[in-house]
Amino acid sequence: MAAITYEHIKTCKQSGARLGRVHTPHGVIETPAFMPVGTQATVKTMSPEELKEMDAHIILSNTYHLFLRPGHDIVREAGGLHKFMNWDRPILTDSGGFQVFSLSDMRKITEEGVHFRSHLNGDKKFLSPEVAMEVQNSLGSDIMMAFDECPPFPAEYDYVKKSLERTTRWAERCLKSHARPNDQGLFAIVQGGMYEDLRRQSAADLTSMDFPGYAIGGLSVGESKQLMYEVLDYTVPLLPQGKPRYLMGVGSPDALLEGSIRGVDMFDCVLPTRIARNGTTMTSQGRLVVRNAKYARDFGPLDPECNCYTCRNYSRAYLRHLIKADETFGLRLTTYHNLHFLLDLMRKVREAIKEDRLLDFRDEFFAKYGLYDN
Ligand SMILES: CC(C)(C)OC(=O)NCc1c[nH]c2nc(N)[nH]c(=O)c12
Repeated sequence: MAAITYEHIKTCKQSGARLGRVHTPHGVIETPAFMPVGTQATVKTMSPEELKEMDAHIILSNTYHLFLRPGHDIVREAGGLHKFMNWDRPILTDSGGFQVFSLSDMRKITEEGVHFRSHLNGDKKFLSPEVAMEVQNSLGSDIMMAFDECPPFPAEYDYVKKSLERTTRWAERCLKSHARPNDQGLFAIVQGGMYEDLRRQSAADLTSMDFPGYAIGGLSVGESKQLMYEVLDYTVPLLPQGKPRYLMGVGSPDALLEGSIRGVDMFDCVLPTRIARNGTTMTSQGRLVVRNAKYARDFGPLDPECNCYTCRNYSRAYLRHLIKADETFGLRLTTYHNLHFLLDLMRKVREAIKEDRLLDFRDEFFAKYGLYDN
């Protein structure tokens, strides 16, 4: 029995988006789903209880970060990541490939793997498909990501081609070194940059190896939204209907809507938690920078249409004060709201698919929200 199975519930007649469920050893994920990011074994400033309160079904954590600190052996000795962080629902761990390329300089990519220096203390480190799988097996995540290279953007055609071919060879090595060969929850990551023929090559190579799920990597790396949607238009249909499709690093409201419409099932992004920490929030009326002076005497809720803990109990004036005073509680309240906002948006997306009206919902949402400016 595969550890991860996808149950297709229905396809939206108006948009082609799909409603489904991803079954994992730690529970079910209703899709399309947004996954809060908990890079270092915590979704910054949130408790597991609060994440359950807002009905997060699955969270993300990171191989690269936990490998460097506290070390995957400690997490394994603690009984795995679920026990260590007291989260009994599904966990997806990213493989570290991307983080090595984006976080540490002084690195050397070879066929074997990547030699780099820790961004924490400069120590020499090495990550490879085998090490990434050893770490993820120690963490005990439900969904593991293959070790890949996310090419920079823009990148030359030849570089992207060589990179995706190595990523495919690395994916094969991940499959071989998985500790749970027959019930593994290993997702492959389709690369290929912004080149249609390379995306097709990457998807064909990886789908021929029959993974339980497929991610689309290498997007949201600085290209325009329009170019990202163009790449999705021809890449998503290359992925098997009966498996989950995960678009990595994508999470602004408009991208979640446009990705769902194109048949993506799972999304993750640090945006909601990251911008919350500098007092920027997502509301039904669009982006609202609550630290702005104009909210000093605004005693209304952050978002009048939101029923989350923050919006039910605190005013914009209070939030602005806390953020300006650098009070930790302020970060918690804006983070809580932003995560609730995206999780609630995905709930409405699933509702709209049930009612075959996701395109109408998108237009209604944009009319009020305005286009996200990043
Ligand atoms: C710049 C941001 C993070 C917004 O997006 C991307 O880089 N998007 C791509 C991305 C995010 N996470 C990944 N993990 C892995 N293994 N591979 C990837 O390509 C990616």
